[in-house]
Amino acid sequence: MAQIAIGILALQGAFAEHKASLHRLDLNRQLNVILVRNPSELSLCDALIIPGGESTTIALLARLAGLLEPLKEFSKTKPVWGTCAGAILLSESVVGAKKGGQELLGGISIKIARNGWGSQVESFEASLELNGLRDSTRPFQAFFIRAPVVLELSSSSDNLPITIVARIPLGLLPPSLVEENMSEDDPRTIVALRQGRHLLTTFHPELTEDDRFHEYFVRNCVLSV
Ligand SMILES: NC(=O)CC[C@H](N)C(=O)O
Repeated sequence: MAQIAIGILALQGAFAEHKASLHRLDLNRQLNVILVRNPSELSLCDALIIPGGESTTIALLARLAGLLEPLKEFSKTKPVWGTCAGAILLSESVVGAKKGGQELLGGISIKIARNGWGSQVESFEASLELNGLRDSTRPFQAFFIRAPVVLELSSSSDNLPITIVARIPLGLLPPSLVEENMSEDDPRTIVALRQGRHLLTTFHPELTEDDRFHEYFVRNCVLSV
């Protein structure tokens, strides 16, 4: 099979960890992993991962590198996976942006809250409920680091349907987010979702050695068209 070029936006954040995960996964050497720092590197890619880090900084550095518009164009037609800060950048709208605003690439029709778990929960670990991953009954231990929270999925029929790929059990939500009568399917429990060929995870799958989300992205978003 021909090689597939998967880019990882490498301006700031956890790009080296994503590279290691893709290499671990790529037993058949089908993947050509490209660290993307400029538009010509992006133009070589069939798909892109935007890592966690700091979304405002990544957007600023992307603008300085002349990558902001090319990234917006890229996400209109090619598969993109955003993790944590990357998830913010892929969202259609954000609340809690830094003063001066936050540039977004868009691509996934949700509203997300930056640092939405509240300052008392800077980072934590949780075992997720999975849907559609290989071996979905085996728990996935996820690391959340100043993670964003999904607030709302767009209900417009103009958008592609959204598939929920992982939830955090209601009982593991930080108390600051829990409200009386909150239902199990409240959007705030969604921590991974897919829309068309885009994937969004609010946590950091690249910080574990469990590569099932990388595998999911490659198989379901990049390879199956
Ligand atoms: N771990 C992360 O990527 C944190 C995201 C960060 N809170 C932001 O706003 O970009």
